[in-house]
Amino acid sequence: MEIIMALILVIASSAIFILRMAHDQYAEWLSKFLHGALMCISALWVGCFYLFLASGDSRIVFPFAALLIFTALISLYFDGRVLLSFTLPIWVVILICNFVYPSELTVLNALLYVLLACLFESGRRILRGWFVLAINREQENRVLIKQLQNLANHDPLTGLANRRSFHLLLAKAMQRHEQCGTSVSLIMLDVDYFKKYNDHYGHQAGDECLVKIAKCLEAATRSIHDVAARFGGEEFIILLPEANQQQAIEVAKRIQQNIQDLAIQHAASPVAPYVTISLGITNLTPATNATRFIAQADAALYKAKEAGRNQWQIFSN
Ligand SMILES: Nc1nc2c(ncn2[C@@H]2O[C@H](COP(=O)(O)OP(=O)(O)OP(=O)(O)O)[C@@H](O)[C@H]2O)c(=O)[nH]1
Repeated sequence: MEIIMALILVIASSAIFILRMAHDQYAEWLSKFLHGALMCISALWVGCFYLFLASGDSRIVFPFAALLIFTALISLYFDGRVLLSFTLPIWVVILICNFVYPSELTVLNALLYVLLACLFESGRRILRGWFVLAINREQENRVLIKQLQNLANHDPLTGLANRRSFHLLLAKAMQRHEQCGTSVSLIMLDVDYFKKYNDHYGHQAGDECLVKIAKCLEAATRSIHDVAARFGGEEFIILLPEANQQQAIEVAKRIQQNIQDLAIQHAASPVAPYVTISLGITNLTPATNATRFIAQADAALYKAKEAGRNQWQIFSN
């Protein structure tokens, strides 16, 4: 009996050790090894029961087997075949025990055997169902959280960052500026005579135009820290957290060039026969808060509009 128990311990601990150390948890050899190990352990338990029976105390076999089987149900429920490879030899021993060593309890034991088998399988299915449900819910929740985060931070039409997300990123950039003294620039831009564009080509065409402009803005920003956001209707803002004034001017020029290359027809514009934009550029100076910083970019944009649109201007006091 001691030798059998020692063997059970050795096989069980080596199985756990190999499972933990294996590189590929889903390798086919691992599954075969697990089946083999479980069969061996199960056969050793059968040997134990034989020794109990041989010692003349057959009453201990049934409750002991039931205990083992329910333990297996809890730990091996995830795979029907694995569970069966461990429990089948034990079931067979109980059956033999009931019919080879008949007692006055034989019929009752046989009934209990059937009941136990039914409970066993339904328990396994319930556990597995809960497990699958929990995993599915977890995956659904992850997808939902991603969608919610996306909705909370992005503009649904253009896919750019929305105003809320822009403010959060601006606060972070300003904090970094305070701590490390890095340059921060803003470019605010507005589509020239966009109302006339909508009136002339329709709202749907207006939407398409905004989407194209948004793509141009994304293409014009190069650093991964730069953020192009939709600030309002046809107003966009670009946060350049590591750009000085000269670098911001270069980005503004690239944006203008990209939009010019698009050559979106704008027959109703008094400025040009295609869609143009006006841009305001500003650089963060010490003791400027976020509201004032944005207002400076807006003032520069206003200056560009006043100067005849289709151009960029730098904020000056
Ligand atoms: N198609 C479309 N139009 C929008 C959207 N959001 C705002 N607009 C339109 O953008 C236009 C903005 O008009 P204004 O503020 O007068 O600006 P503007 O006509 O561009 O004039 P300036 O900025 O002075 O050159 C309005 O007609 C809005 O209806 C949108 O999501 N889609």
